[in-house]
Amino acid sequence: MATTDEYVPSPSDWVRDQVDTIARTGTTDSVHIMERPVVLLTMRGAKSGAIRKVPLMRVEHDGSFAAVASQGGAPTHPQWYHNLLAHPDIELQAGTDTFPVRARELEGDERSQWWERCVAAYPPYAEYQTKTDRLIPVFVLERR
Ligand SMILES: C[C@H](OP(=O)(O)OC[C@@H](O)[C@@H](O)[C@@H](O)Cn1c2nc(=O)[nH]c(=O)c-2cc2ccc(O)cc21)C(=O)N[C@@H](CCC(=O)N[C@@H](CCC(=O)O)C(=O)O)C(=O)O
Repeated sequence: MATTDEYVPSPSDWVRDQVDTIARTGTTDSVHIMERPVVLLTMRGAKSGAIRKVPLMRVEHDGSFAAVASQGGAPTHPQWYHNLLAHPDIELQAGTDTFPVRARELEGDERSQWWERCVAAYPPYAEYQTKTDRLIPVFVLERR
C-alpha cells in the first residue's frame, strides 16, 4: 500500500513510458498521440492517497484545459475520474509549464460547448462516445 506523497507509476506500459519521456525531456511536447499534443496531470489517488501522473490529450481554450475520461470508449470510467472528484486540486503540465488547476466536472450546455472543443482537438473522442452507453465525463481544469 502506497504511503501518501509516494508517486506510483501507471501499470500500463505505454502510458508509463510516455510519462517517463515527459519527465526525461522536461516537456509534454516530447510525446504525441496520432500527432496530437498531450498534457500531464499530477493528482492524488482517491483511495491510496498516492501521487498519480495521468497524460491526457491537450484541449485548451482561453487558458483553461479539459480532461476527458474517455478511456478509449471503455464501458467504465478510468480510475483517475474518481481521483479528480475526491481531490480536484491538481497540477497540469503543458509543454514545459506546470501550474496548479482545479478540476470541475461539466454538465449541460457547458459540457456540450467543451465537448465540441475536445472533439476538435482529438476527433477520436466522438468515436469513443459511440462505443459506450456511459456519457464520457468532461472536466474543465481552471487555473487556481
Ligand atoms: C491503468 C489505470 O489507469 P486509469 O486511472 O484507469 O486511467 C486509464 C487511462 O485513462 C490513463 O492511463 C490515461 O493516461 C490514458 N490516456 C488517456 N485516457 C483518457 O481517458 N483520455 C485521454 O484523453 C487520454 C489521453 C492520453 C494521452 C497519452 C497517454 O499516454 C495516455 C492517455 C491505473 O493507473 N490503475 C492504477 C490505479 C489508478 C488510481 O488512480 N487509483 C486510485 C483509486 C481510484 C478509484 O477510486 O477507483 C488510487 O490510487 O487511490 C492501478 O490499477 O494500480
